[in-house]
Amino acid sequence: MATSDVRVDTWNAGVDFPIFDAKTRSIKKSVIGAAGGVIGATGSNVMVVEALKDINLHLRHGDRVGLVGHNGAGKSTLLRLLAGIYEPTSGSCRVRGRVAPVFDLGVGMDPEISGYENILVRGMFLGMSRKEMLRKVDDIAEFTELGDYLEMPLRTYSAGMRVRVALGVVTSTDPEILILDEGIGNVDAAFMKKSRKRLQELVERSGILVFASHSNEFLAQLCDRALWIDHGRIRQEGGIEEVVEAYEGPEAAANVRRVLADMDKDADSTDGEDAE
Ligand SMILES: Nc1ncnc2c1ncn2[C@@H]1O[C@H](COP(=O)(O)OP(=O)(O)OP(=O)(O)O)[C@@H](O)[C@H]1O
Repeated sequence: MATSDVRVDTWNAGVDFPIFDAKTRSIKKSVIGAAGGVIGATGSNVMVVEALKDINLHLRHGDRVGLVGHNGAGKSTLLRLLAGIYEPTSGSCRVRGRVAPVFDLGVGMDPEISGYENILVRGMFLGMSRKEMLRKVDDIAEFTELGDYLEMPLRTYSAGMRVRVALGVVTSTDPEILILDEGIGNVDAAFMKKSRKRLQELVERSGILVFASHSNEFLAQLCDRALWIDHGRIRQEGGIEEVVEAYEGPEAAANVRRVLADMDKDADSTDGEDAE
């Protein structure tokens, strides 16, 4: 697909979850808590969680958007809507392009088969062919630094070891639209440092990135715009620093500035190395 054709559009999109087995007093009015979406009730007293409401989003090639917001704000629901896992219950959503959804890096991995086999299966789950994955498997194996462990069943791995495999696979794919949900937190600092470059390259290769994270550091590293989702609605849209400041305050914004400045420094020193 031509890069100009890759796009994500939603028009007043909403997602409601009816909850048929909620044990509660009847709810007459909508309830907004500190966490979670808006809870209401239908005419027949079925509870409904309004996870997203009136979402208007128009992303084009090159857009790298981070989602911030409280627990239950609707970030994961929005990612799932864009990935086609959920249909909008109101409004509409159209996505053109090959989507790689990475919600939980570990999802789609089989604990009973080896690390190697999981690399192949997970790559195919993300839209790569078996042949392509066979070509990439050695490079991914080397990246994970798991050595002979890759012959062992995945159930024998620690959480961080599993994330290494998953990160190795996802950063080897070529999605047009990359939909990324946190879950990268489990690896140790040294491996994360090494992964950052691969993740940034992946983001550069993909046409559109939508990334939900509670880590401002990650958002600053991977995205250039942010959306603040609040109780299912887009509350603010803008640069990362500006949105983080509105959502979390000046200290968090200062941290974003520091991360951006460090990235500039790293880029300058790498340019220097390239020139040598
Ligand atoms: N399958 C589901 N069934 C019912 N309610 C759901 C379902 N998935 C999400 N919700 C509700 O939708 C709202 C939004 O949840 P979502 O997982 O999108 O939030 P989030 O912003 O990703 O939160 P977090 O930061 O905690 O991961 C919450 O109130 C949640 O309870």
